[in-house]
Amino acid sequence: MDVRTEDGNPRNKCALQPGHSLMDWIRLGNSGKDLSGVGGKLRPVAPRELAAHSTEGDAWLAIRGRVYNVTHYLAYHPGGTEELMRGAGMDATELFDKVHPWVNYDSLLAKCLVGPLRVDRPDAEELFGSNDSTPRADRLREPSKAQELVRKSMENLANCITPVRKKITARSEESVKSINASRIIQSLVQSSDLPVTISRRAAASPVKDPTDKPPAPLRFDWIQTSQRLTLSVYTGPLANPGGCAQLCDGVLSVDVVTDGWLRTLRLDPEKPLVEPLQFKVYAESGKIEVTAHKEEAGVWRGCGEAEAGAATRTAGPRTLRCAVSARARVSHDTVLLSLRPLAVAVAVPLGYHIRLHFTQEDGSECVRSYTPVGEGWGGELGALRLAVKRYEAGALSPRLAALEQNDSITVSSPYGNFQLQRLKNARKVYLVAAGTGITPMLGLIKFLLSKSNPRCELIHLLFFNKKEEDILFSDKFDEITKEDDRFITTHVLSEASSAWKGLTGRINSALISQCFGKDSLTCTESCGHFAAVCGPTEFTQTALELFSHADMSENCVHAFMG
Ligand code: HEM
Repeated sequence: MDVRTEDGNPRNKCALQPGHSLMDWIRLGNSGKDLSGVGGKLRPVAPRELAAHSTEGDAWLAIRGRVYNVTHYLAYHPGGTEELMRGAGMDATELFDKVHPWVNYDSLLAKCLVGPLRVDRPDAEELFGSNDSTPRADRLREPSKAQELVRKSMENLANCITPVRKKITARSEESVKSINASRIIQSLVQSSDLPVTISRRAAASPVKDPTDKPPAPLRFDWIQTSQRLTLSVYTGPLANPGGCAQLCDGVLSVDVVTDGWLRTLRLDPEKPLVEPLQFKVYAESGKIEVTAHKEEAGVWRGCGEAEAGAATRTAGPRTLRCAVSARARVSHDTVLLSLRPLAVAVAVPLGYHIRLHFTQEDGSECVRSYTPVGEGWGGELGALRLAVKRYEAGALSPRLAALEQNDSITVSSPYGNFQLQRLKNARKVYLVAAGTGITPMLGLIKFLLSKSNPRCELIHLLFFNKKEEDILFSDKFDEITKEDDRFITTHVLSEASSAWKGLTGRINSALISQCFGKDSLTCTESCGHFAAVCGPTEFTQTALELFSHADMSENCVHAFMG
């Protein structure tokens, strides 16, 4: 469906009244007017109190655990009052994420913050929540026409980013691209930590439609030792599942998400189980192993009573608290943080990212995306391991990089649109990354070179950085190159020292041809090619265009948004 209007606007933005532009809103925020209505004194808000503020004259909503008074913002909201009111009086995170996850609400509404939303520990449904039948869920489940349009236009945006196959000649295509880019930048006003990169990630992730046919309830079996019980849950080859497990009132609950569908398995165990839990995914087979400890050692006759629920569609990602369990240096400006969710075991699908939420001194919330690096790159097993680069002027990264063991932080459940199935026939893999854009590649490299995946013949990583000391995980790459001759790394530096003997410069077609071979990228029906790109937006776009000029098929290329 083409959602472009006659003026070429593919989106559903409302005409704002004069004096209600973004600049006017920023001006109002700086005028000293009390936009929060609580005099800037933050206080926790109970859901019931939030629900009482649901009229145009008094509208509050919550996003990612923060309650904002949006009464004054209504007239400035580019999507219109009516749309914004759909989120009034409730936790509007899901709705917000469905429409425009790239919008930097935390900056825009910084002066409207009332306080944290008072919630209990998230349960499994909150983490990977399914739709229920409450009126609130109905509001979320049935997107308005406007939301449908926005969703479609976000797909356009994702298409703009991912497959820049042909030379863009049609005017309309050009306008879609420029409109979206300028919107993204506009909506990121006041954001300083890698803004465009992150908005790209956010914009591209949650728009994928779940497949229409619900998958069958989860199949599982179990094994035991005298100390532990392990459930093996099967999702199918390359299903790329994510999920979490937790013990609630003695019941072991396993939530599994694949392709936008949530399936839950609940086990009332024969005898009590205790934490810690482990949640391990085998990417090739799609098998998940959830391990819990027996409270009392011994051999059980059975595992207990299990119930596998029917599949429901997933709601938007939620948040959970994690504690820093380890930190290690990766380079002069990057640390590897291992984060352990409290009382829950979590797995992030390959190629997906999570968001870190950090409350700033003024009470506003800063959100940044990171792709966990997966196993084999350092950090603590079973934890979410994030390579955090410190940007001196960044709003969040200096504080993240300074986190110490046992500090806690809020993390979202995963976002992403990477389909592991795309690697099914991949024999020759070309990875192009810049800086911290290496992180989504790491999981792919391990997966492609794993023993369970004999198909891959070649992985060539072309890794762009400024200086030699900026290259992340370079020792690990050296190790892999020594162990496995299918893996080649070529480093390219833009600010190399005189001692550097490798390639220099920025991404360009000569470098791509020199490294990957002049004609080797041309795709045929059975080429077995796969290319992935990750880096700042311009870098990603250039790489995609170069692949396109080299006649790579769009089906063989994936851009990680960030
Ligand atoms: C939660 C309920 C909300 C709904 C249903 C909603 C809906 C919409 C819609 C339909 C649009 C038009 C999209 C387009 O075509 O550009 C829009 C745009 C926009 N909304 Fe919201 N909105 C919500 C909350 C918010 C909040 C809390 C903010 C925070 C500041 C916000 C900021 C914006 C901005 C900046 C745009 C322009 C986006 C762009 O140009 O990329 N919205 N919204």
